[in-house]
Amino acid sequence: MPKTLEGQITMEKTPSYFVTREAPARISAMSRDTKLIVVVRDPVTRAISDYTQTLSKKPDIPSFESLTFKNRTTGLIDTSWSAIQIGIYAKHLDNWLQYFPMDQILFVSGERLISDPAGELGRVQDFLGLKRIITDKHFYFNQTKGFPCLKKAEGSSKPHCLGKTKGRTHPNIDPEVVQRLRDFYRPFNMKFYQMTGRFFGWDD
Ligand SMILES: Nc1ncnc2c1ncn2[C@@H]1O[C@H](COP(=O)(O)OS(=O)(=O)O)[C@@H](OP(=O)(O)O)[C@H]1O
Repeated sequence: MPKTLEGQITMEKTPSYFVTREAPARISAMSRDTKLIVVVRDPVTRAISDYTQTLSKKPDIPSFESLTFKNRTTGLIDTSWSAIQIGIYAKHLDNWLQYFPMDQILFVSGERLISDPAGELGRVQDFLGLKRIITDKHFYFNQTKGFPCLKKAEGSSKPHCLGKTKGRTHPNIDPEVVQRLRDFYRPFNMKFYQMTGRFFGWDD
């Protein structure tokens, strides 16, 4: 990491750190004051999104339904499949809390980032001790993309949406499998809400 001067914030983005066992110890050894930001979304949608991303690169992989189960008849879920494993947020957070206090970790709601990007980014700016510079007036909803986009990209006067790899259409998944996954994640989600003090509203 480069040296951070007075008045600067150095940022680094590696989504896999949240689920990497050694990451908290190593980051803490570098700087115990590091602030951590994690974007989380409904783990079921996250798993389907993860699968959609892999499918776009490897169209021959087995179906989502078959990868979900160790044994479909017994309904035993394959928790070693990374698409499933990553969504057990409470477990990953436990690992981080061995090294960082909760007030140094901000969980951003992936759902709110879409429905209220300025509100969610307001929380990020507060967490980082920044003035709330980014507000509602920076966003518009792009009907074609189906997502909020920036009215002006950095250093440009043109609007900017995220690229084609963000906001892909997900395949239809057997509703019974989705329900089984909802049941699987519910206790982990409840624990995660308790740990973070925020209700993310993923459970029916
Ligand atoms: N404004 C805006 N525009 C487009 N997409 C948005 C936006 N805000 C959040 N999202 C959601 O971001 C999801 C992709 O982010 P990822 O975390 O998968 O990206 S990364 O590949 O890990 O960097 C992507 O997931 P999918 O819908 O499954 O593609 C989006 O739902």
